[in-house]
Amino acid sequence: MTNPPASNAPETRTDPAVKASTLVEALPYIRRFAGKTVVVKYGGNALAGTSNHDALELFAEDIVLMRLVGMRPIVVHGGGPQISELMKRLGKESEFVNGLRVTDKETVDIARMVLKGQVNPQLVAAINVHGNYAVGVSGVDGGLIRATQRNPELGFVGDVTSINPEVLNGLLDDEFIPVIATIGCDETGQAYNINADTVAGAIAEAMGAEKLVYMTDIEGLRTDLDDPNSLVRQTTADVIEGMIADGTIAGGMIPKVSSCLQAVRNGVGRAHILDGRIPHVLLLELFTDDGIGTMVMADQAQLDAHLAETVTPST
Ligand SMILES: Nc1ncnc2c1ncn2[C@@H]1O[C@H](COP(=O)(O)OP(=O)(O)O)[C@@H](O)[C@H]1O
Ligand SMILES: CC(=O)N[C@@H](CCC(=O)OP(=O)(O)O)C(=O)O
Repeated sequence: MTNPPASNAPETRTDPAVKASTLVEALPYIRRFAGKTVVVKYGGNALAGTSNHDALELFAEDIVLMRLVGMRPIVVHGGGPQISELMKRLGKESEFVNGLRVTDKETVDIARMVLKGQVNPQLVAAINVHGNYAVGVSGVDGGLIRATQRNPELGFVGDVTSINPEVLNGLLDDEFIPVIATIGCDETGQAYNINADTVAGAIAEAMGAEKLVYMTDIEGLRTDLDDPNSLVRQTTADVIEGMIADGTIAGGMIPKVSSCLQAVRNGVGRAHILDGRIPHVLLLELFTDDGIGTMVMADQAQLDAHLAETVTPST
């Protein structure tokens, strides 16, 4: 049984005035983002052990709401922990080099099965509970992601060589929400396993996205990984380069921030790193004055201009 809120507790969502003011607060953001493309990368860890259906349902609601207020959301998903899990069940060890999975012939099949066969339809189904919005594609469909082998020592790990925006523009123009599994192929048809952070950045860049949002399992970038109070609220590509060089940023965060900085330097308005475990974190970032997580912009001049804007610093 849940306890009633204490008398001095903050006003609850049942308070009509709070409800109304939350909606009104969202107005300038709804206007600002109407018609804009937002690429959201949903990490395998944010799926938080796929048993966490609540997180998935809340994410689906946020994405549908974005679409219904006129934004053009694109979802790029990961599935690293889920690939590792199936590999384990098949008696295979996972091995990573600089955050990238060493991918032999069998592993590329496993990655394809998990990303396109398991995680992708799970996300599509969760979104389509609300209507027929989501369409699942992999990078192979319509030549969406062309790739080349990154390094023979990693096996079938791909680097993105090009993105075909027509596939996504077609879906978005027809008011669908593309949900992308990050398997790409080369011109011979060879499939590659591509890191989902890298794909999200490349797609945001190719689509000239307004925002690139990474949903992960930490509240944002920290200057000290062990100190939750060291959250960086906003920063620039140059500062992040320094944080990679001096080891402040490590592990799976490296491909994420590397793609962030490449994207913001190549025309994407801003990138955000958010904690996917926070309920409705996307809505909080997009539609409230407070903002949340870490925001990355191309350079200090852009950040200063943004901070000088009337509408809130962190959105
Ligand atoms: N400076 C840092 N700030 C925040 N997280 C960091 C930092 N350096 C390394 N990390 C690690 O990066 C992880 C997120 O990357 P990853 O596990 O690959 O997420 P995802 O599966 O969502 O792509 C965090 O849980 C954290 O342990
Ligand atoms: C080459 C490479 O490492 N590919 C990743 C693809 C999935 C992914 O990126 O998933 P997350 O976003 O959940 O980490 C992998 O095999 O794990």
